[in-house]
Amino acid sequence: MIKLLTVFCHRKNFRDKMLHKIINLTVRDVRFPTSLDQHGSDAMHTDPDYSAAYVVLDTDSGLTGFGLTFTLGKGTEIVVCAVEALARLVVGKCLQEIVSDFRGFYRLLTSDSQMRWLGPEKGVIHLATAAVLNAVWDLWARTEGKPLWKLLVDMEPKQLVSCIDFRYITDVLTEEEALGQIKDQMQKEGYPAYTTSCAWLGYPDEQLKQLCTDALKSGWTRFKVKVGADLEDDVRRCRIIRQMIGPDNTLMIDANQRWDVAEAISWVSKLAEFRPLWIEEPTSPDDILGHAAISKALAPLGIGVATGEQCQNRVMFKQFLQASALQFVQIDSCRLGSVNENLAVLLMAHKFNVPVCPHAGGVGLCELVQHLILFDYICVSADLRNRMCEYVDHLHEHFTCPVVIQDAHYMPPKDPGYSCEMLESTVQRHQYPEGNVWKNMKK
Ligand SMILES: C[C@H](O)[C@@H](O)[C@@H](O)[C@H](O)C(=O)O
Ligand SMILES: [Mg+2]
Repeated sequence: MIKLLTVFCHRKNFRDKMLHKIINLTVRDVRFPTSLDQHGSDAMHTDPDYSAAYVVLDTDSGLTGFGLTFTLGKGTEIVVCAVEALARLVVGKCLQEIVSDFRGFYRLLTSDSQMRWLGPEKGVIHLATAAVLNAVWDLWARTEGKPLWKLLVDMEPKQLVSCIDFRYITDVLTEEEALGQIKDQMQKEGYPAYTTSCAWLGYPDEQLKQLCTDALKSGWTRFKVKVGADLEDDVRRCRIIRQMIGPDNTLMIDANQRWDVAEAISWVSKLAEFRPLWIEEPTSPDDILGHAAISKALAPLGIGVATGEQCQNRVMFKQFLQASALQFVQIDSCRLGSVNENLAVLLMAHKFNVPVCPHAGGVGLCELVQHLILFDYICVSADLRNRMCEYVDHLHEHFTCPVVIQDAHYMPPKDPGYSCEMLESTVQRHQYPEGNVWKNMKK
């Protein structure tokens, strides 16, 4: 009887919590001057200031949800405006109302009949959608007292797929099929990571060597190098790294969209002696057939094509997969429409038997995407072959629950939520342009 009563009370509490109403949405422009030290630099983005449009959802129960999307500095104010435009669709709703028809809510945000003209489901408005929905997922996970990956893992498959908008992808994946792909829970373990922190394009050779030595000492075995600005430099840098990491460790290269198709093929062929596992973003992120041609040309050299950090939406990913235009899917927690759209991509990648190696780094991307890849491993792929999650060693100290890396593995986060919350002191100092960090800087 007592037990029954406890269960009842627990359920009632839970229901009450789910009924809390979102009463306010605030969004702030938070920027970090990473360009000063060339952190994050690549062949196309030579001076990124890692930044975020940072969303906070207040509820009438006092519980708060945090979300963000990643930007490179200038223009974050435009994303902030877009989030503000979406706010009216969120404020006033209770959590239960949202998650009991999450597909409908996703569509409300992405298909508002006037605002969809700004996308649809791409560009600034989609980044804004990601920030808002990331905050909603964070709120849901906190409400249940679970880290987001656990919320997903524990969810009934039916409920999980009910969060996905299958519109435009039913020709490759239907709801029924998706249901069949979600496996029962498996034992959890740390998820393998690779590092991009050693070889940003703007780092001099000495710094690259030092960082590589340090990383090897800390147990890293997979390394990504930025390429694409100058072939001679690339050859030199790849040679240094390959010599340092030895023949058995893994090397990836990333051109950040620098080349045309033919140029990509010839440039990467000249780097083939360093045996990269993949070339990332060789050309325009919208050129699916171009990626297919590059994939075909590089396959005999044993080099795959990876892309996704600027892939606009699930429809583009669908076509990349259909056209065999990529061999590694790089989902992004802040570019796609949050967990909802990423679930669709994970399931499609599984159907096509293509490994998912998420894009991370930036500010907060490691914190968020670790949840998605854990879910992918436990419930969808159950496979670690050719799978790893990017790791970049910047800005984690600004989060209340930063990622935990042990022996080059992401350890499953334990705190409730989606790990998006930044320290309030950080937000205040870095808020653009009024925070102390920016006030005195000429930018
Ligand atoms: C501007 C950024 O740092 C990018 O260079 C970065 O996201 C990169 O493409 C990566 O794969 O980590
Ligand atoms: Mg990249």
